[in-house]
Amino acid sequence: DSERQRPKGTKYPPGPSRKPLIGNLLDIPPTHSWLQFKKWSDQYKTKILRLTMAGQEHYIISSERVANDLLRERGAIYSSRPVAPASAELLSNNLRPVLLPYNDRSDTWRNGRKFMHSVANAKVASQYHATQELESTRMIVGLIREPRRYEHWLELYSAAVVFRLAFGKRIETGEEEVVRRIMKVNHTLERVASPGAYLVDTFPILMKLPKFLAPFKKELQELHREEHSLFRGLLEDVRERMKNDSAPNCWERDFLEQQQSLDLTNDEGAYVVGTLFEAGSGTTAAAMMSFMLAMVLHPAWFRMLQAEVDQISEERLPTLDDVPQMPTVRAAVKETLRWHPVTSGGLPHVCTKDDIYEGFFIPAGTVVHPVQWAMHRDPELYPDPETYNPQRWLDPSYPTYKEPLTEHPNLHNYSTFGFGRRICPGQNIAERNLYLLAARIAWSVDLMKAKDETGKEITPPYYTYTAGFNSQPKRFPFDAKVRSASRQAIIDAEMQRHAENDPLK
Ligand code: HEM
Repeated sequence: DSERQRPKGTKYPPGPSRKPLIGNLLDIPPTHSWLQFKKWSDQYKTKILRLTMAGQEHYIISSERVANDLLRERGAIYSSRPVAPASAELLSNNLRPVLLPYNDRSDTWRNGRKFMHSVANAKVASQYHATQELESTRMIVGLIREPRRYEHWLELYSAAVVFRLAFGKRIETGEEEVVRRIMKVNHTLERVASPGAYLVDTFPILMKLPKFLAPFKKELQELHREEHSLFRGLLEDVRERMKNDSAPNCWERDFLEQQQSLDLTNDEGAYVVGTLFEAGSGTTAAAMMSFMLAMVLHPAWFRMLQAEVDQISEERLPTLDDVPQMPTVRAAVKETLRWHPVTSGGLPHVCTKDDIYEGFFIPAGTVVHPVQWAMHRDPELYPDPETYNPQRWLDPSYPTYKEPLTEHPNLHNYSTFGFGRRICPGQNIAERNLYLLAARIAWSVDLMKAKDETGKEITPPYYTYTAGFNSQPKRFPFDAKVRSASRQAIIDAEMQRHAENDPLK
């Protein structure tokens, strides 16, 4: 029926033909859908592509400029999220900030977002450097000891940093009961929120089915009880410790101390902090796995990173104070996120008021997908887009070059963190995690391709990535060796120092 409301002189964006009722539902691949979105955008020569699914409009954006024009410049009407009965309502009981609509009556998202900003803005992010430096030293020690378990070390780092910041607790092995539970909650969310996982997200009318005809309701409500008890447990734990003044500094504590003025209930607060953990851990690890792949595939770039950090000092590990002197490290990280973004499909925004853009009609309720895979392969902005090339951030002849190199390239407001009022509130923490890990890996180890039985080098595939919302390279073989005995000694001494001074010891 939106067809009838279309204002004169406007048109719908182009797109593949639609079947009656279901529209393009069956044309969309169940995994890595962004590859198809990019193909269609090229085929129809459009930066805005139209798909429909069961009567719901979905617009695919494949240009950063368009995404900024709409999602940022017109943020007042492009900042909501899709109706998602399975993930947002049943699983999260309308408490999970990342899935909440923009202006719900209770202001849950707005109040939660204010709090997230207060604990993760650029200024307070500097207070977390000590935590990041401690955990990254541990990561390096692990990587040298067992390079084959690189995924484990990166996941442990990413989880341990936010775990300390959010809950004031240490993670030692990753096998702890509470860590196992929170990781399971992460995986459940990713599974439930994946497009197509629950029919009710495509056909919300199914919510009207009585419980005995809708087994998904019972299943998801049980999953909700588990995550709710976990998130509340973590909050109550800190509340208890505040009573005898033994609570560490952490986001749960910040929340409890400011709860009155934040205007958030206990459940809302527990979910805000829980969400910061779940949004912050897997993404960071996934980005770093792509970085490792980039470095194994492009050893010349890895050597340039090594030269850059060696220039700073061969006598100590690089720190976050060195960031201005590390443009090559920053470029390699930024290029990794361009080449193989973590959220390649982008997080969808919903337009809440009829709109017109460049002659196209965008009816209220349209789901707008800022598809990073396609945006990051726009040849106008990124010449030769399939090539991993950090040079595009370091050489004035490229359109993405910016000066001064003590500041640029950086990840501030980078498309990989989303857009406008919904942009990733953890970007300052994420950015520092990635620079620090990349610099320290380059300083500490040499990376080598693994060899097969016949002694031939194994080159990992360019793009064999996991399915799902966050995508990362499937495990690939490579070897890492500490660069020298003296570097090993420096790393060990640093680890010792951190272990002794750990505020959560
Ligand atoms: C490399 C690491 C990361 C990447 C690539 C990433 C990417 C993103 C993206 C694309 C969005 C959606 C933005 C939009 O809707 O336009 C997002 C949202 C979010 N991110 Fe991140 N993120 C990362 C790390 C983190 C960290 C470390 C935290 C927390 C400490 C975090 C917390 C969040 C939260 C809470 C949201 C939901 C915001 C909302 O809906 O209002 N992220 N992130």
